[in-house]
Amino acid sequence: MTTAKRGMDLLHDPVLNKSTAFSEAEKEALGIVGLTPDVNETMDLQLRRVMMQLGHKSTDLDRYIYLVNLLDHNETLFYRTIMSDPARFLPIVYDPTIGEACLKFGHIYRQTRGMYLSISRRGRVKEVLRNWPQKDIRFICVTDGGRILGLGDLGANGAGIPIGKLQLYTACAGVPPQYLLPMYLDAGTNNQEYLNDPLYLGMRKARPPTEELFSFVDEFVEAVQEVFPKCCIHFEDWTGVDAIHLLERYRQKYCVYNDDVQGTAGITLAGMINATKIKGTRLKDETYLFLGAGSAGVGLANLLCSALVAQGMTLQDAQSRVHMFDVNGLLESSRTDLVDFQKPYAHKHAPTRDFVAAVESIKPSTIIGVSTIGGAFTQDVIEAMSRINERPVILALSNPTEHAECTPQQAYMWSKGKAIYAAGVQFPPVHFNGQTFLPGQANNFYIFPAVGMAIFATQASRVTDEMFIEAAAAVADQVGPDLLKQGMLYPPQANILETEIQTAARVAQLVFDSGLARTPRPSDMVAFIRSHVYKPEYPLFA
Ligand SMILES: O=C([O-])CC(=O)C(=O)O
Ligand SMILES: [Mg+2]
Repeated sequence: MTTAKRGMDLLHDPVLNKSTAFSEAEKEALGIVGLTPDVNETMDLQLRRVMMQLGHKSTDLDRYIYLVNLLDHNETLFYRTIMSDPARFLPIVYDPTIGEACLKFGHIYRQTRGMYLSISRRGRVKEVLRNWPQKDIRFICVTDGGRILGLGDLGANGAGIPIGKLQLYTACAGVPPQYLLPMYLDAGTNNQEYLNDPLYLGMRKARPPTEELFSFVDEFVEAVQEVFPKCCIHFEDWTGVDAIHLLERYRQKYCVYNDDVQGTAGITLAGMINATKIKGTRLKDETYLFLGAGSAGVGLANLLCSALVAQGMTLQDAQSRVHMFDVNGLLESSRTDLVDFQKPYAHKHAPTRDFVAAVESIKPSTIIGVSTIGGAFTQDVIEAMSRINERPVILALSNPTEHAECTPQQAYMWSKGKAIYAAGVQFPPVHFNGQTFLPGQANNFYIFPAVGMAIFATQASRVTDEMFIEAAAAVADQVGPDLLKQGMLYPPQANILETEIQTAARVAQLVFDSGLARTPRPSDMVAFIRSHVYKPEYPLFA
């Protein structure tokens, strides 16, 4: 590699910096003799130092801050570190630690990353986007901080989420980091605590009416088409209603998707497929009851119904298997407070605000927690599910950890070891009654990086639900019988890159089959994906 940068300029560029790993010849050529310790270390040795320093930190938030700092200095070593042990580092650079980091974003802030675009820049969005130094951007992950994880409206503190999500494109699926742009659209916040916090890093204004917000988002989405014509826009952590409406607004016209609507749906569908393998049933035999009817719930219900329709069911029949329960009780036909996209799941049923009663009456085989309410799956709920089902499927997806509807210990204990369980965050194995259960992590990080890699490699012009259904099937297929036997619905995280390469290859195949690719079709799809994968290795400067 050649670069015009020399001396301190080069050492201060995190993409080019090799810290203590420059060779003697490189030091001479790049004018950095004397500017670093006079050694030539391997990256393995550097990794040892990183691990040692991480070992001295006492909390995951401190480890998060340390790793962000490493990224600010040396991008290659950062990715080398997290890719060396994904099961250990995902919970630090991502959920659940990132939830805590977002809550304190304005307090732990050190260095800018990504872009911050305020609604006050309306009319100038294109010009602002052109300030970004990279010209070939393939993914923008964008939030308005409206609903960050299960934490609610965090405004500008939500800017940590697009940063973390895009790091997973690289760490989990190998999308090269220079093509990724995290973006925070600042339309204000209704979070009074932040509005009062002098260290808050966003506009001190209440959120505008939806029309005003959407017209700002329109300008943004249209500007992206012009400034970054190959870019896919990934929407993340908007409020449920905005998430679904914005997806519908753009999906036919532009290359966009919503991870909370489609990615979470994909990974949950994968878990549902594997739960039926454990039970010896089929998806179409199951009945589903959701706790929560926001973007994740409705997104999953829609994707699940599409998958059932693809298996030969009518849409109406598929929808009749899906029931939902939210803060105002069971969604049923007499409810007058429902949003358009919730109505297909409001069936004829007596009104009830009692979830256990709803379980007893509907007799679901699977309950899905997307409520953000920690502990909502009480002992009564799990016991009712266990009376109705030989193997109740309990998916407690809300996050971070304290928001999970129940813990795996609770699910296994209250069901006497019968539950098939997954959560949205990572939990350790559970030993119960002489058996070891492996609670899977039903998190969209198995899906969005792989779908992203497929889009990147094929330069797909649109993102379809079928791509998420295919990703779900591909992830499900990668869990072997031994793991299924221990109740594990998802592939091990230690091997995440390989899992996502295989998933991306299947999605890429579908992109070519659907005529959405803008690159020539390769003969070997896995090799094609592999040829695009980023490796955390230093360049040799010649
Ligand atoms: O980030 C996660 O872990 C899952 C997710 O998309 C969300 O909760 O909004
Ligand atoms: Mg999200």
